[in-house]
Amino acid sequence: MPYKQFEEYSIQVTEGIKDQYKNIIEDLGEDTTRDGLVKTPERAAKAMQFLTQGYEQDPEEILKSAMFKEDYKDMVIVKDIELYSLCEHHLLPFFGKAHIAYIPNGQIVGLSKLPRIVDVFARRLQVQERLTHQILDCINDTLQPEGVAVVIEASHMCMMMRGVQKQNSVTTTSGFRGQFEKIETRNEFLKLISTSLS
Ligand SMILES: Nc1nc2c(ncn2[C@@H]2O[C@H](COP(=O)(O)OP(=O)(O)OP(=O)(O)O)[C@@H](O)[C@H]2O)c(=O)[nH]1
Ligand SMILES: [Zn+2]
Repeated sequence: MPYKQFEEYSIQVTEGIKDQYKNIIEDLGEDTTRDGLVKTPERAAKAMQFLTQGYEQDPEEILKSAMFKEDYKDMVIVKDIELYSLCEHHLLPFFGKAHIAYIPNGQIVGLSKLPRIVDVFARRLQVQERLTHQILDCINDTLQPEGVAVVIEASHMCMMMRGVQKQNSVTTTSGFRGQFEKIETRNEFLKLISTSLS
């Protein structure tokens, strides 16, 4: 969609979400005409659009925009990539860290592109398992490396603020392709992400 058309569409969507937030806030027993709440439906609509902007972005294009021929055949790890997503069951945040590794097969990728694709997939309605596999498959299909590994550790607000109300539980999900399916390569990666050099 051309940018101008996308901008107009996005404003229309904001208006629609805004009207619905106004109803929700009123159904919760609040007064949407009081000072602090007058602009809240619009703010909340824009915040929700920001948090789900990943639907409009193409993660493969992001990786392809910075792939370089390089004869480096060892493991590349970017760890502790902070992520914020929304659980698709309750629309509450889950947040934590992603750790990504790959072994190049003639091509490396610009390092910043890995956190960028984490954001593209995280800024959608998600479950942690699918988020992990989408990042993994995107790198595997686009870069076609010798191997790729993704680990995500996250805390879910829907388990902290409500429901089972467990403040300290952390969920870990992982996915491995290619060389990382071999136990020694996988263990080297897991050891490197669990140790700090400083
Ligand atoms: N597997 C998985 N489950 C998730 C994720 N985020 C939230 N959930 C879970 O989704 C489930 C939805 O279960 P339901 O029983 O339909 O919802 P609920 O009654 O609100 O469940 P409680 O949270 O146990 O009160 C809950 O167990 C949540 O903990 C996620 O990323 N992955
Ligand atoms: Zn949830």
